[in-house]
Amino acid sequence: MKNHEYMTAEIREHLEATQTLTETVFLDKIEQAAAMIIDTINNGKKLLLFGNGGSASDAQHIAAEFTGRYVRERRGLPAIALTTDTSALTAIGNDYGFAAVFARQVEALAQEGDLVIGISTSGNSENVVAGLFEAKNRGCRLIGLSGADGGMVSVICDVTLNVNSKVTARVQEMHILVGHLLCSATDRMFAPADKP
Ligand SMILES: O=C(CO)[C@@H](O)[C@H](O)[C@H](O)[C@H](O)COP(=O)(O)O
Ligand SMILES: [Zn+2]
Repeated sequence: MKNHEYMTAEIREHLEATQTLTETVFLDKIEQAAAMIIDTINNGKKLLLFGNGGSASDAQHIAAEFTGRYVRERRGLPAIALTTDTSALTAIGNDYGFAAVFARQVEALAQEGDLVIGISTSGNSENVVAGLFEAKNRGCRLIGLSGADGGMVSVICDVTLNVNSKVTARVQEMHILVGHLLCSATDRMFAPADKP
């Protein structure tokens, strides 16, 4: 008999977390966030995304769904992850400190009316919080994907999609599901109805 206990426990934890996403309050927030994304793109503005570790991957993954494709055929949509340019990340980190790696790129790239998505499972990573503050100062709108009690991310952002768990892995698993739901809402708006 193999020891499957830890796996079934984690899968159960995942399913419980997923269940909380189906609550009306959460779905309403996803709709609100999706409306902000659609509005931003319709205004000719862009999305900027960032986070650390697994959340950096989420930022890139979600940005790629916009510029490339999620499910439906539609035009490419403007989204940039600020986690991919190792030259910028190392130069800014080395010269100004790691806390500045997103804020400095936001300063350089964000324009008023852009939408910034900050992802942090603790809700408190210094560089994510600093990036969001810089974006707010530049007149961007902010969406937070957070975990635990939402931390500073939930204080700063216009809409925060918070997964109420302290387990980083579970929060990340929910964040990518939320990211896909946002992509799905965007697809429906920008892809002709007669396409799959
Ligand atoms: O993927 C994982 C753990 O599943 C890690 O890489 C994790 O993302 C890193 O520890 C991050 O630095 C955590 O930062 P945050 O989500 O609290 O902002
Ligand atoms: Zn991970």
